[in-house]
This record gives sequence, structure tokens and C-alpha cells, in this order.
Amino acid sequence: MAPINANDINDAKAFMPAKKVLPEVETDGANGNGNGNGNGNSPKGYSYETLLEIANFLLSRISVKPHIGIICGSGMGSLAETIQEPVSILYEDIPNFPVSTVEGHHGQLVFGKINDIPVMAMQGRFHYYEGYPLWKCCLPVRVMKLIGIKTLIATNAAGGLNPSYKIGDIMIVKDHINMMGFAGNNPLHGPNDERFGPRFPPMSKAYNYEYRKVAREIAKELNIDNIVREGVYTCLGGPNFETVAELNMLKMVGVDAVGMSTVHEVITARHCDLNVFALSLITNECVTSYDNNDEANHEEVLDVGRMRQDILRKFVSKLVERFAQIETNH
Ligand SMILES: O=P(O)(O)O[C@H]1O[C@H](CO)[C@@H](O)[C@H]1O
Ligand SMILES: Nc1nc2[nH]cnc2c(=O)[nH]1
Repeated sequence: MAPINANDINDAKAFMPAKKVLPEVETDGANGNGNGNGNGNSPKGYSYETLLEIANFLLSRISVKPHIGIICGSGMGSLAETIQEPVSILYEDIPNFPVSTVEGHHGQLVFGKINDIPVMAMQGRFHYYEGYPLWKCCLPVRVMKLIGIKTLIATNAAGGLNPSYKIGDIMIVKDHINMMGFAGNNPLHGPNDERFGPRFPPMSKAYNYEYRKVAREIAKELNIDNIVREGVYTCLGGPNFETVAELNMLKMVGVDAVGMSTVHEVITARHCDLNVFALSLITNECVTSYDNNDEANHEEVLDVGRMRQDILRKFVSKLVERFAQIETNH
């Protein structure tokens, strides 16, 4: 056989579901996991001033400041299609902004209104497995804070680990387990900038209780309470889906749904005092038995997102309306 060369290795990218050029893997920490000093103060991190520049760039493009930020999960980008009077800005046109590389993540911000409430939606989030350090995955959350957003609604696609969960269920996230954090990989790793928040932020009330209660009420009003659950989410680094043994371990420690996002975004959001609501769309049932021949795959994840898009749009637009009311009353 002909010897393998660098071009052959590059050709392997053709088999990846990437739609854009992959980012350089950023290893600005001594441990090579991309997190060392990566909280915005390292030479390779982004300073408060750089984030402010991004925020000001965005504010110069819009006429109304958004109150609520929405992160659209894999295959859930159509949530942003409910936005009226939309102003879309591609990530690649925003100075110093990362770009989306994953199928099902369009790669743009959409500003406008949902039920008359000014919002900003990320049609595409950034994942650790794309090669971004966690602080960079969460950079848009800090930008949200700087442009005046008070509430973050994070959505994600996740595997259902709780045996009672079905494909297409929507799980209100009541808590998370930061598995990557257990190994020291945290978006807040590195020097702390007090202008964003404290060195040691609490996480015991990460997912706003009032929002969760209202979300359950909305589920009843929309007659979808039979598919709406409440549970614990965890994020693993990905990009591979989990082994049977890994899933059984997660189940034992109380995880209801597993994905590859959200946890670090929520930590960053709580650090800078955003109110947080998160939901998981259960896109696949996790395989916890060696007798089960099913295998998780990204196409199915995207298909379930499409299948549930109408319900999710209705649900999220009600959430936006009611969360805004709660904030006005406070
Ligand atoms: O968490 P979101 O971005 O919704 O996507 C989830 O679905 C993808 C795997 O199919 C992974 O990116 C996982 O994190
Ligand atoms: N880690 C992980 N992420 C997912 N995203 C959608 N489904 C899954 C899953 O089963 N596992």
C-alpha cells in the first residue's frame, strides 16, 4: 500500500459532519485541555474589553436591546424562526467570534421579538469537542450579559437515560452534574474577572425555581404536560456517544439525560448573575444493555429536533413571555 501522507489525513475530514473549516484546537493551558488561564485574561483568552467590543459591535447593528437570550440546541435552530422583525448576524461577520462547525448549528445570531419581548437567539452553539476551550464555548453568554440580557434559555438535544423517558420528551433541567468540572475542566478556570462575577459562585440554585414552576404550568396550558419531565442533565466532552458502562454509571449517580453542552454555559451565566432556564429535548434513548442493538447517531438527533419543532416553538415563545413578566414584576 502507498504510504499515508498528510493529505490523506486531511481527506478524512470529508467524512465528518462538519460544514465549515474546523477551528484550530486551542491549548492555551499548560495541561493542554484549552482551559489554562482561559477565563478571558490570558494572552489567548478574551479580555473584558474585547468582549465589550463584541457587545458594542452587536448593539450597533440593532435598535432594541434584547432581554432574553436563547441558545438553540442541535436541530432546534428553527426556534429562532419565531422571532419577529429579525436581524441576523453571521458568526463569521462578528469580530473575534467563534464559528459553528456542527451540522444542525447554523452559525448566526438572530435579534428581534418573540411575543413583543426583545430577544437574541444563538442559532448554533459552540462545543468543547469542536476544539474550543470551555471559556470560548461560553463567550457568547458573557456577551449576552454585556448587551443587557437578564435571562438565558438554553436548549439542547440529549440522550434519555431515565428509563421512563421517551424520544420526543422535553426535560426541564432542574440541576446538572458537571462531569467535566470533576476533572478540573471548567469555563471559570483561570484568573477571575470580578466585573463578571465572584471567584467562587454558588450553583445550588443554578436553574431558577420560579421559571421551572412556570414552565410546568405552561406545559399544562399547552396540553403537553404528558411529554414534559423534569430532571438532571450532565455534559460529557464528546464527540463520541457513550458506552453502555458509562451510561450505567451515569444512571447510578442520578443523571436523567446526557449531552455535550449547556452545563458550562449555565455556570458562566450564573457566574455573571443571569437567570437560567434550560430544557433538553430527548432525541434518543440511551443504550444501557448489551442486548440492545440500537446505536446513537447525530442524524436521529436532528430528525427528532425537526419532529418536535412546532411544540418547542410554542413552548419557548410562552416561556419568553412569562419569564419577561416575572422579571418586570421583580
Ligand atoms: O447539546 P446540543 O448542542 O443540543 O447537541 C447535542 O447533540 C449533539 C450530538 O448529536 C451534541 O452536540 C450534543 O451536545
Ligand atoms: N452525550 C450525548 N449527547 C447527546 N446528544 C443527543 N443525544 C446524546 C447522547 O445520547 N449522548
